[in-house]
Amino acid sequence: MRYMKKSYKAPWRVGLTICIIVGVLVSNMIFSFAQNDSLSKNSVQVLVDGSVLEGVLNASGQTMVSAKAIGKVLGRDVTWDAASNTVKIASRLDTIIERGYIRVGTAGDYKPFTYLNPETNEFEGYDIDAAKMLAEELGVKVEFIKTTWPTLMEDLLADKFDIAMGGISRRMSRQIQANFSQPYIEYGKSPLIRIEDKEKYKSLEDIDQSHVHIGVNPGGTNEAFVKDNIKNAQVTVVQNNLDIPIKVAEGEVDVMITDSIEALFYAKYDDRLYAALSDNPFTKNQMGYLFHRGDSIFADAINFWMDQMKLTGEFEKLSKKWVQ
Ligand SMILES: O=C(O)C(=O)C[C@]1(C(=O)O)C=C[C@@H](O)C=C1
Repeated sequence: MRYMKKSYKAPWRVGLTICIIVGVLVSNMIFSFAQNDSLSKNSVQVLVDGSVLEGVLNASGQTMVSAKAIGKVLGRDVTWDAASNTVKIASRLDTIIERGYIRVGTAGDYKPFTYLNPETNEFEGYDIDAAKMLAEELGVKVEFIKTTWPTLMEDLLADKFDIAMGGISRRMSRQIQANFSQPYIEYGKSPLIRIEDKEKYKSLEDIDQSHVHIGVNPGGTNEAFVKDNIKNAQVTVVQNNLDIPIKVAEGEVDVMITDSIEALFYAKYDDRLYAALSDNPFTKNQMGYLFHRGDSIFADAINFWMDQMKLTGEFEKLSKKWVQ
């Protein structure tokens, strides 16, 4: 009997409990849907040059977005002055002048454009002189910041420097992410070989043979060229670009495919080397200075300075000093 009584009461209690739980859950869901709905109505996505910024729509229907976030996407410098309660969005040009120095990123391994001399621990070369002249024109000092070819773009985008200078090839893949100045030098990819092999390598076909050994540095246009054009020759990646001409001279590798200007430079100083096809290179390229996207005031100032350098023959003088 006791057992019968117990089984009769249980379904009623269980039913009531389930009803209470379901009721609470449903009312919570309705409440949270209402909350989400009002949140999503207030939050706005602002697209600036392809970057998504999170904003809020205020009660008067205005879109509120962080000034810092917008400035950053537009390549501008954003500062907050608490004393005057002011947000300042300025061109990098103004920031550099106010800061008193320009930060120039450079690889330091590409003669005659940029070379970090281990004896003096100073950068030297064509573009190092050019950077000093640019700083002088702006009335500021120059700070050189070492970068590498594989990390050049990453370092620029991380704002480690204002501009990169030092034998940088103008390439669309870089222009998509940053901004190039006008060109200042033209060159082409050509082979640096041993002088005794002068008659052996007269075309790309002569070089792209399975018995030929090519040395290439990573991350730049040399490597891009080798990847695109060399199918049969043996390719060794040499981390330090400065070691490859010596490896060619000493017979460790047979060929370095590089910029004709660099090939001519090494052949001039080492009589074991020869700059083949430098008057008829495999490609046509231009060098330029690389800086951040979006800041037209800064870009105009760099291009203006370069026009002056061309007009007054200063680039020509740098070529005479470093290249010819
Ligand atoms: O990437 C570039 O823009 C360069 O021109 C740099 C680069 C390269 O192509 O790897 C050019 C020649 C030097 O031997 C080293 C670096």
